[in-house]
Amino acid sequence: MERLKSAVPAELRRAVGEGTAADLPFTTSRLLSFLEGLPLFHLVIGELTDPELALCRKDKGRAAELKGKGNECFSKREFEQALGFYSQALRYLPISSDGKDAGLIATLYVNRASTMHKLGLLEECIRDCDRAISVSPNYAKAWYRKGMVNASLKNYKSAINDLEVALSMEVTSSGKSNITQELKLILQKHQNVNQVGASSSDCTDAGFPHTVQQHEVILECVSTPNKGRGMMSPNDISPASLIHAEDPLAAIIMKSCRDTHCHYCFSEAPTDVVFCPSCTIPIYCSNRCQDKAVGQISGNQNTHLESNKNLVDIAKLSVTSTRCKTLDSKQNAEHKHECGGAHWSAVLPSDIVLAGRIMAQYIDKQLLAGKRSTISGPNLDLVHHYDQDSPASKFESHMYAIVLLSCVQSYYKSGISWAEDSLSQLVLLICQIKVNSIAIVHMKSMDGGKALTVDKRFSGSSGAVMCSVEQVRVAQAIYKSSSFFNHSCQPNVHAYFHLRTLVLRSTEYIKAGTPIELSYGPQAGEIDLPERQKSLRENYYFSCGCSSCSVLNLSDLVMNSFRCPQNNCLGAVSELTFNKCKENFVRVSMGESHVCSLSLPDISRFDGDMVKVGKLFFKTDAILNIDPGFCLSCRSRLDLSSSVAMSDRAISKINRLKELPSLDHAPEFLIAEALRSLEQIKKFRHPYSKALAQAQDTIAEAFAKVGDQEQARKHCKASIEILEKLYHTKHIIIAHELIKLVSIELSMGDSASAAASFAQAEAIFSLYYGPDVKKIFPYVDVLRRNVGERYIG
Ligand SMILES: C[S@@+](CC[C@H](N)C(=O)[O-])C[C@H]1O[C@@H](n2cnc3c(N)ncnc32)[C@H](O)[C@@H]1O
Repeated sequence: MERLKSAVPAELRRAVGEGTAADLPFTTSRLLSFLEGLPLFHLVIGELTDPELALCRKDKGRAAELKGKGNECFSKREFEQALGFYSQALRYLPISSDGKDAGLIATLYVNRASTMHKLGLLEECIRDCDRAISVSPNYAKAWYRKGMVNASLKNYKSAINDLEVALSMEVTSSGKSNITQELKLILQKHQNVNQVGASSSDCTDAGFPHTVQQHEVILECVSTPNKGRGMMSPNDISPASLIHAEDPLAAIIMKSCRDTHCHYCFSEAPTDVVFCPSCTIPIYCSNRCQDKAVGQISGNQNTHLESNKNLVDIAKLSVTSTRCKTLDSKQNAEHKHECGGAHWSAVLPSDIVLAGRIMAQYIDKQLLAGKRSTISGPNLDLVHHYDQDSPASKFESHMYAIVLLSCVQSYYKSGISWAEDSLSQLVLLICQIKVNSIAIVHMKSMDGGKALTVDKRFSGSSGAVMCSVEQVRVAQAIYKSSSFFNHSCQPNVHAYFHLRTLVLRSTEYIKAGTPIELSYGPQAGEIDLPERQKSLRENYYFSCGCSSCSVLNLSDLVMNSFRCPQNNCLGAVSELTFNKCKENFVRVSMGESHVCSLSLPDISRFDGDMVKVGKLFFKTDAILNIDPGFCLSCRSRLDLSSSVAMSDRAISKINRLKELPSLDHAPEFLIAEALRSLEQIKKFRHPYSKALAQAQDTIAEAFAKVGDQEQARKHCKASIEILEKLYHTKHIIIAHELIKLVSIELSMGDSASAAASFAQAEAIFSLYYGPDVKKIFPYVDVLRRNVGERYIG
């Protein structure tokens, strides 16, 4: 791509970079005619679309080689390694639609199933047996393995069915006698237990998709004064209401998660992953996700099943690939058009592949509607900021649009004629993706509670739970309707994800007609005003006009501020400059650059702290300038640079605790030094500053780990008190901190306090996640049981 870009003459690059959205038909066609005359361009497109050149192509020889390595490891009882090789073999094995290699596929699934049986992965093993049976229903070994695993799971009735089918299919006499023996043993066990057999099913599939409760909030897209269109409701909305739930128009996995997460639902991939039948890139957690992403896999599967209908009936077969077929699978097949071993989707940036997916979806719809001629690009009617883009970025969007259209055209081959504006539309689509796409974030503990750790010593006698919540950015997606929600740094709606579904829930009472706004990332309390403005300008091309960025608030005054040198003054000393040019209006700047203008808050709704922190704003009507380093309450002067240096030094000493490989054995001298540094921070930083909250939190964690729970509680509470000032008492960040406090109180044996802290945390979780909290934070349930047992006990 870089070679191609540098082949474009400077004059043409400049013309493209200086053009506006209105010039797109001209700039795109000029660049296209130049590239079409360039051999290098055809070479690049050839490399990107020729399956023979693609690194991600299937390779039967490699699959056979990997299978051999798997067998070798299996025979040496190196099961973990064998599992890896079998999975890799399945990744490389081509799956032809005529069922030519069905035998090899089935063998690989059964080999992987046997390995997983050895490793105790029983559910996964059954799923692989089902997969083998779905491609080769007469395969005795698959039925046998499934029967044996069902027996291990004590599903004796199913096990007997499976082994009877295996027996009827087995051709060798030694095989038959082996199955007969096993069958006898299982029949005996069945008689003893008299258990009703329950056939195991593809549990990953069964739980899909998450159903979100119906919501009845009426939403309207309206025009707003400074933010374009926005959302509101004509009705009042109570807190914790489900506002909106939506599946993406298109989504793409992050490169960092390609080998660890399902490329369709984005959950953590299980051991028995399945692969794309046509290329080696995507992995899926289940046949259902594979089917959704790729479309129908193998035309022969149903035929196999039909011809063996009796046997299938005998065993009450639950085969995922047939069960999961859905009517809309063709339309939703967002990976399908990239397949066939083509290379482009593996190498182009995610945003561009996302544009390709939306484009392909649009073309499929047009073709389905019988429209073959003059296909243009999709016009999503979403906002874009093309004219504000830098010249380099405009040129890049042009280049990618041309390359992408050529790749998509190569998939659809002939028979479609493209409208003249298709390239311009594609450039705009790329820009719309920049402004409107959302990162799908999963909580690590959402994936089966893997982040849940029980620390014996920390947890006290009956095991309280220490939980660490890690957010993982798993994918990037476009949600069409959700794109009309504007941003606020103090949102009244919380956004989270169920697999690929975006869910929005109100976190406060929203009066009819009030803008309903979510956060695109930056939030008041988390980062300060200049940083929020910068981040939103750079990432979304707008100057934020939300309530937190247009009205002076406590959080922004104190977050990064210093302590007034006067002992009894709570005034904040800031690094910003404030100019109060007229009553109720303050200009904020940082150095030479203007940050924004703020109005003063309604005096009747004052938080008492606000006056103490910035008395000057409210005291006088006069024009007033407050320079950096002067107290906002009493105008005392602070030597800002030495305060910055001293507090930074103290912060870095405390952070040494975090750099230890484990806090479990934090040396005493380091903790003593951290406590001295904490006193320094208190001396220089404002009592409500973020730096102080973080220092308290780090020290609390260190004390908790070395077993001094009394001190841990003291510092944890101090941190929460500050965070309540910076955010608000019902912010989700407070709930996460309270969970830490609950763990500490449980280890101290103070069940009553733990129960009270837990109730406070749970109320916040319910506000933000409603009934979904159980799915997203499984540890909350565990902790509730723990707290309940101890409190009652
Ligand atoms: C995802 S769109 C939201 C819907 C958009 N207002 C529309 O008319 O389609 C994001 C764009 O909306 C505008 N916007 C959203 N939140 C804003 C805010 N707090 N202040 C100013 N503009 C905002 C910006 O133009 C931003 O690039």
